Amino acid sequence: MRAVLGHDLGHSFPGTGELFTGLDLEIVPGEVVALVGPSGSGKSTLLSIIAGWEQPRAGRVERRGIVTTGWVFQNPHGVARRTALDHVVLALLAQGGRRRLSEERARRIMASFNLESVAQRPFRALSGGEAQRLMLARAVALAPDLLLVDEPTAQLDMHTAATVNEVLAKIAQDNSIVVVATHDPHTRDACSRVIDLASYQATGVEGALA
Ligand SMILES: Nc1ncnc2c1ncn2[C@@H]1O[C@H](COP(=O)(O)OP(=O)(O)OP(=O)(O)O)[C@@H](O)[C@H]1O
Repeated sequence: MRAVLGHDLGHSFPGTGELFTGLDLEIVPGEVVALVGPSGSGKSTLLSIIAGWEQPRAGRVERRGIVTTGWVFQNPHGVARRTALDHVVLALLAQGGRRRLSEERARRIMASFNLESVAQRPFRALSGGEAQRLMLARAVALAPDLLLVDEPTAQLDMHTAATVNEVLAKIAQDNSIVVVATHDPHTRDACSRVIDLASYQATGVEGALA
């Protein structure tokens, strides 16, 4: 069974003190897990630890059955002149799909992210919300074993962010493990489970005396 397991994780950088400590995780495919906590609490750091890019200072991570990892960052990156559709089709072609079937599948995926009407538009002409939904649609097309999404609405106004949050549940896939770092309460609500880093902050002297 594919899973990410974290055992007694803790991390700090020089000068930060303990970001989190004693964190046990068990994340399996099929859910969209929100990683929340105040700014600077270590959400992006924990994504990197889950990905294996960063070694935790304490504890260990087990990545069972994970070969491919996909990322969606807060700033959507695409090829300016390529159409939105191409971005998804190319992801499917890269996995060995045939042109016509890949295009059909890409259109289906894009429809579920409310991107039908912009399929033929070049990436540079997409709005911020459309571009971010396209990044999510492409990530779904790539179907990585582990999909990490970092602050998908951070650069968007509230209305545009809402169009991204509306489709977030669609990134849950049968075989992918999905983790979304966010401080947007609406993004958090759109996820199926929440891990709050505030619950894993080390108890300082003030905390112990409170
Ligand atoms: N490579 C690094 N070296 C030193 N300090 C770092 C490094 N990476 C992150 N930090 C610090 O660790 C803390 C946690 O950073 P991180 O980006 O994980 O927090 P976050 O919860 O994702 O924050 P935000 O919500 O503001 O994006 C911050 O104080 C940050 O400055």
